[in-house]
Amino acid sequence: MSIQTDDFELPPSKRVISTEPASPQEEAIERALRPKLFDDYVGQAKTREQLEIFIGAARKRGEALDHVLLFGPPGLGKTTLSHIIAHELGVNLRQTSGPVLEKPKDLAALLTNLEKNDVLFIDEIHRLSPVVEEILYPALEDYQIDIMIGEGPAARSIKLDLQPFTLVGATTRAGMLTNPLRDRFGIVARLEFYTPEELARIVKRSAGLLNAPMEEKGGAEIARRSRGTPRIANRLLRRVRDYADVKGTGTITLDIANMALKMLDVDPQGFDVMDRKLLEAVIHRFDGGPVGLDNIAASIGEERDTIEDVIEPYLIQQGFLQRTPRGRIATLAAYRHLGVTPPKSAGELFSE
Ligand SMILES: Nc1ncnc2c1ncn2[C@@H]1O[C@H](COP(=O)(O)OP(=O)(O)OP(=O)(O)O)[C@@H](O)[C@H]1O
Ligand SMILES: [Mg+2]
Repeated sequence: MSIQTDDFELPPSKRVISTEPASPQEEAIERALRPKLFDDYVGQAKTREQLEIFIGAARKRGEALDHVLLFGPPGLGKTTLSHIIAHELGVNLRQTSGPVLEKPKDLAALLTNLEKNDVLFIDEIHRLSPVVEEILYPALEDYQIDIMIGEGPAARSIKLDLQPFTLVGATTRAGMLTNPLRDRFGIVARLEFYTPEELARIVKRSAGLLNAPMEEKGGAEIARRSRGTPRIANRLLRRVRDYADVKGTGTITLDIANMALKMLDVDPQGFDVMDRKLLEAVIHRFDGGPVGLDNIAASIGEERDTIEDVIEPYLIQQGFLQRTPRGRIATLAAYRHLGVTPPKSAGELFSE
């Protein structure tokens, strides 16, 4: 039997391992797979332990939890954690994002509608406009906002008291936050890439929820190639399941996983086309580096921000790329991965 490859194809702009949710359907599936309580939340042990203690304490005293800043690459579970925080606190969650809050009154409306100890989740908080951010400071500090009433000469500013609440802010880059905003978070948690073992647990749980029969080794292979990222793990799982349904007996075995991932162009390291393109560019066009981000961006036709937020964190964490003050450098592991003989100078740069 032959299969139509476009059953598996994504729109050209979407990478299989893109960390962004690809479509509204995918978002719906993500919601279904999203753990609701800490009991189902895998990994991030440090962050989780801290949060569990602080949430327990806040609950005991009937107070609002301190404001929480979550940062880390996309798809590692920031939104998931914000939902869990609200759930575990037993309060409502109101959700918005930096770019959506255009005017101070947008934020004021949200804030004044919060009930006691509610959680306000602001995604992409580094993209708040300065005027909106101004409103947030007194709200975070004293649960108060200053709003303007009326217009022209009759306009006056009044102070409104808010209910105590918790802001949970999420960002892919803590460095993009202004200092005054960052200083107002009592709890700052950096999310880390997941280990293959943690991802294997996530894949197993998701396969169960999706009623997809899976052998241990099949799941482990998906986990290993998911770039340390639960969103990618869940996405690859669904693609491999499709493959198993069409090409196999429906069970996700190691063989099926290997064949499906090969077809999806996810290599044994879990790198995809963009990862390899980046490493190839650094090695072939810039002699292994150091090379600046803008040059890499121009060379592979990707946005600078995407490279910095999405592509390179994993390559750096895995030791294939190094970030130095003079630019990015390909490591020996990168040469080896691409099957390229490293120049002598590269050997001097990196002792094994
Ligand atoms: N610790 C975890 N355990 C189990 N599943 C997880 C975990 N973290 C994330 N997931 C799964 O990964 C998916 C993506 O997570 P989430 O949307 O929370 O990521 P995010 O960090 O908010 O990403 P973005 O930066 O793109 O907003 C969720 O649907 C969820 O099912
Ligand atoms: Mg999110």
